[in-house]
Amino acid sequence: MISGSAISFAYGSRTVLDSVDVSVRHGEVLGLVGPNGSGKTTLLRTLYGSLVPTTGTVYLDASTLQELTARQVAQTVSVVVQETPGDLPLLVSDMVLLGRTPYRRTSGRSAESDEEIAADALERVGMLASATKGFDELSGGERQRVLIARALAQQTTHLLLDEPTNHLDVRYQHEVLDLVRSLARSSNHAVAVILHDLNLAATYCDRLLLLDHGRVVAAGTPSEVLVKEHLEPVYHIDVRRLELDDGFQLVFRAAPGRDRQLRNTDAVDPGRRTTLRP
Ligand SMILES: Nc1ncnc2c1ncn2[C@@H]1O[C@H](COP(=O)(O)OP(=O)(O)OP(=O)(O)O)[C@@H](O)[C@H]1O
Repeated sequence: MISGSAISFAYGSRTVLDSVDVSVRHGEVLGLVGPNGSGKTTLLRTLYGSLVPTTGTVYLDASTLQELTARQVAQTVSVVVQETPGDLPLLVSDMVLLGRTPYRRTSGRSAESDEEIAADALERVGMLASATKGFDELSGGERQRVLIARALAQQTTHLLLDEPTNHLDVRYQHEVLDLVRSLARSSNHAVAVILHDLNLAATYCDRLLLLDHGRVVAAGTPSEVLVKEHLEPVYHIDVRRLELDDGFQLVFRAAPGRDRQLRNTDAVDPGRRTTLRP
């Protein structure tokens, strides 16, 4: 389990996470949702030690992150983040074998077992046939799947993903999240995933944390969190929830009467000067 209580973080003097309580439990998928800039990525980065909270402590099982070496963390937590090392001249197979790095004693050749693990991971994301291609020859969605394979090859018990469905077509959005959920269900992984698509979050997450301006606005099951009363003030959009036999579907519509930041140019006062300087 990864957990943190009262996690705060500031970039310089600007607080972007304010006393957030979070726990990512084994056997479940926790979804982190919220508008752009609400602090989701910052929170995720504190959970694997890429950022150290200004206040609060993150625990990985019984230890604090600070008590563990980078290798111990890498053997326990795998991460799929947005930054793709796009221009690296690596084969797809090499990229996935990087997931085996935390287990290597020397920087020598990969063991046969590592290659089997990497092949298995590629097969699980439907990319085995591309193993000998260059990573930089792949489309955005194919790269994303390979990065997920790299995380699988790392064979950890915790998996953190930042918008893993970005670039994926609708079939792979569902396949990847189905795979992620099955890791939680059948392998007892603790999984946290940042998602912008709230309907995908409702379908694949067991619990959600809704963030806004670095604070937790709501936490609970998707059915508890994804309600009009929580979503409309946070996203400034009209929300309808359609109850279905097997769940619910959210439908969104721009809210003309609301305080919207993206305005039509004709609504802007023509006499007002616009400047890039503060
Ligand atoms: N390196 C940085 N330096 C300064 N401020 C930053 C930095 N990274 C992020 N921020 C700011 O911190 C706040 C939270 O950013 P964060 O990336 O965590 O949000 P997010 O919810 O993941 O956003 P998005 O949905 O757009 O990816 C934003 O206001 C952002 O501008």
